[in-house]
Amino acid sequence: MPSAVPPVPSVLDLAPVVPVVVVEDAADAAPLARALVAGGLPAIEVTLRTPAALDAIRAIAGEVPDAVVGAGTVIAPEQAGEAVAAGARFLVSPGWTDVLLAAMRASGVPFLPGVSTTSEVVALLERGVREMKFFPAQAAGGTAYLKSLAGPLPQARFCPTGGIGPDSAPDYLALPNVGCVGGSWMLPADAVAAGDWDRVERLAREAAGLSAGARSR
Ligand SMILES: O=C(O)C(=O)C[C@H](O)[C@H](O)COP(=O)(O)O
Repeated sequence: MPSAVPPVPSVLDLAPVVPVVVVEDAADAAPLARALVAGGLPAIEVTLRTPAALDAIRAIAGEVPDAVVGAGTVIAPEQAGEAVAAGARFLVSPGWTDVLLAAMRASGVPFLPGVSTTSEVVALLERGVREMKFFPAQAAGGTAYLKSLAGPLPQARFCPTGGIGPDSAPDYLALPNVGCVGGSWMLPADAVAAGDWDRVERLAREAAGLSAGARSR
C-alpha cells in the first residue's frame, strides 16, 4: 500500500475520461496503467470482475504513483473494504442497494453508485448522494436521457458508462450534468493481450484530446 496518498475529492472531477479496465493477469496492471497515465488518463477504474482485480489494484497503487486507481463492479458490500485495503481511492458500482451504499460510505473513499432510472436518481438524492454512474449509458437512453434529467434534477451529476466510444464521448461531455465518462474503448482486448502498451497509450491520448475538445465547445 502506498503511504500518504492524497484523498480523492470527487470521482467526477478526477479526469474527463475514466478508462474501465478488466485485468486478467495482474502482471499487466502496472504497464497498462503507465500507458494510460502517459496518454493523459490518470484515473483508472479496475473492475472487480476477475480474480486478478485486487492484485491489479495493489500493483497500480504501489507502482504507478501518478495513477489514481479505483475499483469498479463493486456489487457486494465486503468488496468495498477489500478494494480500499488493496489501494483503491474510489469505488464504482453498476447498480446500488441500501446495503451496498452503506458499505461504500463506510469505506471512507468517494464512490459512484450506478443508476439507470429517474426513480433511482431521486432515491439517491434523498440519501444525500449527488454523484452517480449512469449505466448502461447507451442502452439506458444515452445523452437524450441525461439531457432530460437535467431539467427536473439538476443537482445530480453523472459519469455515464457503457457503450460509449470516441464518437459519442464528446456529446456526453458537453452535457452540464456530466462530469466524466467511463469506457473501455482505449483498451482493445487484443492490444492488452499482446501487451501493446504503445497502442494503449496512443488511444488514451486520443481519448484525453477528445474530452478537451468537448469541454471547450
Ligand atoms: O463492470 C462494471 O461495473 C460496468 O459497469 C461495466 C463497464 O462500465 C463497462 O463494461 C464499460 O463499458 P464499455 O466501454 O461499454 O466496455
